[in-house]
Amino acid sequence: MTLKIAVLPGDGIGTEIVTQAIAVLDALSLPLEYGHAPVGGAAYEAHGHPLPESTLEVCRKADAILFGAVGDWKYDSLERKLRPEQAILGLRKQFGLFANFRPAILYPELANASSLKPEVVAGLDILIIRELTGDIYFGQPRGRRESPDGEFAGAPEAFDTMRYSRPEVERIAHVAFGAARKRGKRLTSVDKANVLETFQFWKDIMIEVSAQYPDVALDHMYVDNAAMQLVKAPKKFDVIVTGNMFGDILSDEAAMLTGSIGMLPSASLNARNFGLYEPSHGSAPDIAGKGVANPLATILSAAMMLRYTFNRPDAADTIESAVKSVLAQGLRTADIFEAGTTKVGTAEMGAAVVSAIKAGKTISKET
Ligand SMILES: NC(=O)c1ccc[n+]([C@@H]2O[C@H](COP(=O)([O-])OP(=O)(O)OC[C@H]3O[C@@H](n4cnc5c(N)ncnc54)[C@H](O)[C@@H]3O)[C@@H](O)[C@H]2O)c1
Ligand SMILES: CC(C)[C@H](C(=O)O)[C@@H](O)C(=O)O
Ligand SMILES: [Mg+2]
Repeated sequence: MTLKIAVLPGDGIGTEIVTQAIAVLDALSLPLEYGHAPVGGAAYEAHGHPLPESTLEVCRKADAILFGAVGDWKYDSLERKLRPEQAILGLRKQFGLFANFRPAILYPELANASSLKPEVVAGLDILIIRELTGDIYFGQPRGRRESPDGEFAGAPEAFDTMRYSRPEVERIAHVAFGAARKRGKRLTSVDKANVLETFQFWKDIMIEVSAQYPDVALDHMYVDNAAMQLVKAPKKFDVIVTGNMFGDILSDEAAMLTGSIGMLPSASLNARNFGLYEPSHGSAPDIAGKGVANPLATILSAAMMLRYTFNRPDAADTIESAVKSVLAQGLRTADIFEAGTTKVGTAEMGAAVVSAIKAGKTISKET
């Protein structure tokens, strides 16, 4: 059966890193078929919209989406609905991709690249599960108006709505408990129940759902404390489940523990395991076009695609082992470079992963 992948490179470093992920996928000799489409600023330039119907159609025909990144400062003055970031938000909403998996794993070779002391992060392997289609990101109403009351009545104001419905919290809770059950059986629900009604509701539902998972130990942490604990004692966490905005912030923080945001992959899944796979980072306009971006987060996202949507854990393992092997060889992009290692660019890093896959295949054929 052919596995159909919609390839949406997007903007900035998006094209550079997705090119490498495709080369890695191609090295696996699987029956893959690609449909390419512009997204974000690139789609705005080509079609006047960051997520045109033609791009959505390519995604609808696919089994999974491989996404690079979108955004550039030059689009900041566009009206919001035309800004590149609306494309990724639109894809998440349109395909119901409510469950976002962001694993933060420290490869032993990168212990010194982490912003924390090696002993604090050695062996780190945590999973952040971020609810992705609700919360203040999508709540209505939102906008600008004249302040209706209070001390500043009559003054211009802006507002967003933080909200979660019961089914939205229940379904992410089940995903998180299910994931924790397959790992260390510990789940930390991160909230702000001491201040926000939305997150007291979230916490109440987490406790309710936990009754169905007696083998998983649930605890709760306020998001401010979680941000602190992530840099104090990150290994105490196993699986974290949290809302859309807290998950956005905490996952960037967790990325640095692994050495670089260029190492953090992600999978965004809906109820039928259709997924969008993208690095957790953005389009990095500051380094775009220079050939220095780290492609490993995107390559590891492609591995997640094989594991989650295509049910090919063997192929995912092959990619992950190849990544470990290039790191063991001492190859580093600039973001994870340290003295004594070899600095390589985006294309060289991708090519090294491809070579490691091919070398691995040769070895397994010979043995
Ligand atoms: N899913 C997405 O498409 C996505 C995610 C985050 C940000 N963005 C967008 O990207 C643009 C830039 O945002 P930002 O600067 O806040 O975040 P960013 O993640 O693009 O960059 C933050 C910093 O990390 C570095 N970095 C990021 N990825 C890297 C990689 N693979 N290798 C080496 N270094 C890397 C960048 O050079 C930069 O210094 C904005 O328009 C933002 O909205 C898009
Ligand atoms: C670009 C932006 C909309 C996006 C988010 O906030 O979800 C990004 O930061 C991410 O983490 O995927
Ligand atoms: Mg983010």
